[in-house]
Amino acid sequence: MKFGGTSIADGEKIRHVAGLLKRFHNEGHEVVAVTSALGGVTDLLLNTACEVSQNGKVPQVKELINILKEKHYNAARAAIDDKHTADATIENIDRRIDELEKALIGICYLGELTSRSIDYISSYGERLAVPIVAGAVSSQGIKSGGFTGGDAGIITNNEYGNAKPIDSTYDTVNQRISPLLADHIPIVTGFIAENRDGIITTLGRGGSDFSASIIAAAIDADEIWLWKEVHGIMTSDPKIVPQARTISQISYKEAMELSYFGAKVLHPRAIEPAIRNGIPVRVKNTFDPGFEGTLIVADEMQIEDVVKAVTLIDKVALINISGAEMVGAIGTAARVFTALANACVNIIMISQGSSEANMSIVVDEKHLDAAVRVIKSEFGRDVVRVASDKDICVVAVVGAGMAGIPGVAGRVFGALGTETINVIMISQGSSQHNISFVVHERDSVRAVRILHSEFELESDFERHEK
Ligand SMILES: Nc1ncnc2c1ncn2[C@@H]1O[C@H](COP(=O)(O)OP(=O)(O)O)[C@@H](O)[C@H]1O
Ligand SMILES: N[C@@H](CC(=O)OP(=O)(O)O)C(=O)O
Repeated sequence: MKFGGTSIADGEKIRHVAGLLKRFHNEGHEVVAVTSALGGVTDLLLNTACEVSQNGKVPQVKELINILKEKHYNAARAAIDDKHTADATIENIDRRIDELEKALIGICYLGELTSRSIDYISSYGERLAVPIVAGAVSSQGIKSGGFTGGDAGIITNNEYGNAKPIDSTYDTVNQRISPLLADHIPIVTGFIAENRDGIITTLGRGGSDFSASIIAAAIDADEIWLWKEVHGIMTSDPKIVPQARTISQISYKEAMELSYFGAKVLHPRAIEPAIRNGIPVRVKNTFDPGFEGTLIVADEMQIEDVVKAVTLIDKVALINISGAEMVGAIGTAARVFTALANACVNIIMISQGSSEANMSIVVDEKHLDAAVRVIKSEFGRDVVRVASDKDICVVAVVGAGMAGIPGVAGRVFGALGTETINVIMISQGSSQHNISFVVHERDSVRAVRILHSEFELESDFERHEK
């Protein structure tokens, strides 16, 4: 069971989460809990580390330390009834916060922030949260203990910020965690792991879902439950489309497409370990545990809807590479992709017209400068023109049921055309499980709402009202 940052945002919520864990344990289930940082803490750590590496302001570090102390002390006091356990937890928090303070002051003086130090600093969010959750569970009378991802056996490669577990992880986690389950609820930090040298790595933002499914695959769990602040995977982000409805069942492949195309409800890699062992994944609402939520199952068990969801990716940028010399020139695409791969730029979308005079690529906004630089240096300014646009978003409609059904693209672009939304770039893979396209940022929310309504994805209540 994984509880995200919003589910453990403060002491009262942690007490509620501990109560849920106790309930499932008492019903006879063996449970491992994975938790994220208290809501907002990872962003706070990353922003402060970034700022002090540039401005060197030690008082800004002190300010952060005071905020973290107050937040975590309050959470521990509100979540843990037993005084002895609460005091021990606060001592533990103090020790960790002291280490963090020293590391951040080091960054102020060095004026340098490497990807390795970013992982180290951001790991403190989870490392401060886990003792509080473990303390809350113990104080409700169930044996519990906190583990870092590394303690639990999640060992990764050295790709700081986006590390991948090495093959032996699954055996190591099984050896360390399974023996505890008969009478304990182990609480493991999500998001963070270790490399072979014991240096802290992270699995990417939102990576606690991934941690949970790695552990589940390792111990061959019956189910993975991801507890969120929403009622499961919905037909769109409810913050964008208030009428969005819970999808009761969805396939692994669709869930992966959906998270890849921006549905922040699930980490894009979280499904891989589940597929490895065929483990069903449930997405449930922490604050409405009686509601069934979404069940993610093997692809062949999916229910066929033409379109399941509409998603939005923001903070992306479009690069247009054009030039008459590209026509018929063998290897142009390979040169672009190799240059981007060497600069560690992840490509989100690609499109090339059959005239071959133009190629469009969507990348993460933070990779834009590096991407433009390496493409220009690969080709030289005179041969191809490289233009970029940051004010764009990617919108995608996702659903395995659209494969082989004519007219879906017509409905998508017809509906957008009727509402005068200009489509800048289009891409569809041959899996036909999604159609994705680029629009101007100012049109993006409207585009999502129009398509949500076009495919009648709104709640049953709204549907009957229509
Ligand atoms: N298709 C979607 N279905 C449900 N939630 C979505 C979707 N797309 C984006 N979201 C957002 O994802 C968030 C998931 O809940 P949250 O509790 O924040 O998860 P976690 O803490 O595990 O990251 C919600 O805040 C919701 O607005
Ligand atoms: N705390 C990490 C990892 C994580 O998974 O968080 P959440 O479950 O709250 O999305 C982050 O903010 O990226």
